[in-house]
Amino acid sequence: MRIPFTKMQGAGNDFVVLDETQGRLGLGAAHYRFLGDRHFGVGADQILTVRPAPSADVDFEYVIHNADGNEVEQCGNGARCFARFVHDRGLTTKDTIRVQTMKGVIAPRLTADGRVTVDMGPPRFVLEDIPFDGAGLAWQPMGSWGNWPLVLVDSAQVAPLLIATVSMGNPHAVTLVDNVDTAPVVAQGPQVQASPRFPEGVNVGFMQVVNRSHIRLRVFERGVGETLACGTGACAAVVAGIRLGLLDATVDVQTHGGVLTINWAGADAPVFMTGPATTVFQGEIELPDNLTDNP
Ligand SMILES: N[C@@H](CCC[C@H](N)C(=O)O)C(=O)O
Repeated sequence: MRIPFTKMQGAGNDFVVLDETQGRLGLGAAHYRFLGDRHFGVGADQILTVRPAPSADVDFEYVIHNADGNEVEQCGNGARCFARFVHDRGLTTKDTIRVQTMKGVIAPRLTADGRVTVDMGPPRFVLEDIPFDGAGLAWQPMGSWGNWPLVLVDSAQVAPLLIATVSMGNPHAVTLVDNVDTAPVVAQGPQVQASPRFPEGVNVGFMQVVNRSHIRLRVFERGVGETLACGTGACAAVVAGIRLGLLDATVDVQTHGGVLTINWAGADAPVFMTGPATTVFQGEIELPDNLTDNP
């Protein structure tokens, strides 16, 4: 089967975008893995699928698969690319687009400067919502919030890693580091992910606070590995930093792939994320017949 696709990126977090507004392509996990494969497929961190609105109060549905083929709840950089995609293809003339995701409705808005601002909804801290099992851990207060001392799986380190846990629809753990350039992202990211305290896995953010309105961030993503940027990771890190008393309401997040601006007024307010969304190229790809969902 031959299918059309669009390759996009937002702050270097890259996507294969598929249009299912006229009908389902009938893809499974193996197809998504193939499309995300940088050697045999197109190559992407996530595969985004655009579908018709499932109800009258939204404009579209947007489905996200990680490069490992698993469907996930939310993707911030993808939301900006989704908005650019439906607008540039003439699928809508609206500047603000309401879209159904697995974990609720979000609303990207195309701005006059060419960037996209997304209302990502409010962050969630209830442990069952993340989900995170904190049973038996001595929560360590800091600012108006606190950190969990997480014992890393397969780690030689003596002291537990202090993490803040946040859900942006998808699960995030954020830890403070002195310098993201030397932070053990690739070593500790998988160790945090291996913790049975995250039954649905977790995205792991390493945050360096430069000042109250500027952080540097690297994220080891669930189902992918380290990416050049993670939109929900940027939201989670800023929310964590604000609650820990380290950051103001508006923060520029420097990632390896670009800058995202995050704003959060606190409590039940939604998190707003602003950043770029770019089409890289379009094409068609032949999907091999022998792909199996049981590799
Ligand atoms: N890159 C994304 C997040 C994609 C999903 C994530 N890997 C997960 O498994 O939750 C973003 O920009 O938010």
